[in-house]
Amino acid sequence: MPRFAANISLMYTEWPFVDRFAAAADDGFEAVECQFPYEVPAETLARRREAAGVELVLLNAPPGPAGARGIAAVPGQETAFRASLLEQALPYAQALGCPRVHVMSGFVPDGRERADVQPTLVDNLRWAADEAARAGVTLLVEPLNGRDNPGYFLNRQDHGHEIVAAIGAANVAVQFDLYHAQIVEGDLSVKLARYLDPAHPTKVGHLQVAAVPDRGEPDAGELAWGHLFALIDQLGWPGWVGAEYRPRAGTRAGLGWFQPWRRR
Ligand SMILES: O=C(O)[C@H](O)C(=O)CO
Ligand SMILES: [Mg+2]
Repeated sequence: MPRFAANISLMYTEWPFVDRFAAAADDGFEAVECQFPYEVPAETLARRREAAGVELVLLNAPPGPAGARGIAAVPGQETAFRASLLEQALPYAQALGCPRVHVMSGFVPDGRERADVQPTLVDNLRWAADEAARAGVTLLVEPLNGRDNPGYFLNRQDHGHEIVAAIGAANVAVQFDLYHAQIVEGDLSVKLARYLDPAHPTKVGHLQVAAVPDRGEPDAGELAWGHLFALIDQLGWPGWVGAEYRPRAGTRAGLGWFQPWRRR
C-alpha cells in the first residue's frame, strides 16, 4: 500500500514550521517532506523531527537568489551551486537523517537554449553526486510544469531521465510529480508503469501527488486517484509518495483522502 509523506511546506501552514512535524505525526503520517528548511537551524529541526517520531524523506537544495527556482542549470552559478550544496543542503540532510535532496535546475537564461545549458546541469550534478554519495544522499531532478514555472529548464519526464542517464551516477534519480506530469504530458498510467519498472535503466527516486488543476488534495479534479494509487501499489513502488498539495480549506479538514492509507 502506498506510503504517504506530508509536505510540510505546503501542508500544515496553520502551524509554525517547527511544529509541523508533530502536527503531521498526530494525523498519522510516518514521514514528512519539505521544500526549503533553511530559515531554522538544522539542529532545531532535527530535535523537533525526532521528538515527533517522523522521518524526513525529502528536502530541496537552496533555490538560489530571490526569484530563482534553483541554479544547477545556470551557467556562471557553478561556485554558488557548489557552496549551497556543501554548506546547506548536505549538512541539513545529514543532520535530519534525510536520504533525498531535490536539486532544482532553474530557469533557462534569456537568450539561451535548453541544449546550451544542459552541460552545466550535467557537470554540476556529476560533481554533486560524488559529494552526496559520501553523505549517503540521493539527488533528484524534478520536471516542473511550464504553466506554473514559465521558462523552467526541466519540464518532461523523458528529459529528466535523459539527464539522469547523462550523469551516470547510481545516486541520481528523477522526482516524478504526477501534478506537473499531468499538466505537461498526461498518459500517467503508462509513464508510471514505464519509469517505476525496476528494469528501467534510469530510476525514479520519489513520487509526489496533488489534484489537477487546483493543486489541492488528491481526491478531486481530472485525475482518477483510486486507479492511480492502486497502480502505484500494483507496480510495487517501494518508496514514498509526497502529498505536495495546498489544502483547499485547512490541512486537517482535507485529510479524508488519507484515512484509507493511514498506517498508524
Ligand atoms: O513544486 C514542486 O513540485 C516541487 O516539488 C518543489 O519542490 C518546488 O519547490
Ligand atoms: Mg513536486
